[in-house]
Amino acid sequence: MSELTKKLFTLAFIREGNRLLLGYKKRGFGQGRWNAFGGKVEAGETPEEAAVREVQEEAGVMVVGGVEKVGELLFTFEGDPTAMHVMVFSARGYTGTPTESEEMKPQWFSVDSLPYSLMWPDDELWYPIYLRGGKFRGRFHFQGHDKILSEKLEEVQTFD
Ligand SMILES: Nc1[nH]c(=O)nc2c1ncn2[C@H]1C[C@H](O)[C@@H](COP(=O)(O)OP(=O)(O)OP(=O)(O)O)O1
Repeated sequence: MSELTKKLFTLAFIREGNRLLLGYKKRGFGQGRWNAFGGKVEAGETPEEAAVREVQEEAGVMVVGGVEKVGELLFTFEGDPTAMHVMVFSARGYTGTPTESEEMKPQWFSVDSLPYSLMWPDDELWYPIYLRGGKFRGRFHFQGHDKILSEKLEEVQTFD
């Protein structure tokens, strides 16, 4: 077995009743796809702090009341020794108006009509768990960025 290096990332949701705020990724990893907000956890930051910072930087809104962890995902890519370890959070509240940033263009979507065909292919597998209030743990192995070669997904009660 070759060694995997794991890099820590966040992904955070802003949800208001039946609508979910997603952002169109204008550049970088996942460019051209709709996604929640997030990025690398910087040195000296907790994943929760990084999630709050990324929401502010990318969507222009402030998280109020902190974030709740809802999922943990591991993404690996054929031929790449670096795995993305993504902590998924949901904001308890927010203030401000979503505003386009250099990196993302935010837009509200009804949870019943999310643009899955324009999102990462794993999203339609685990979003439904989040949307009904569940927590999850999953791993997805990709060929390129479009094809899932193997997957494992489970609903969990806690993360410890
Ligand atoms: N398969 C996948 N499904 C998904 O829903 N989100 C994914 C994903 N693979 C990666 N992501 C998310 C995790 C993270 O929020 C984002 C990647 O982070 P970025 O590269 O945008 O990080 P940064 O914003 O720190 O980058 P820079 O600001 O360009 O340094 O994409």
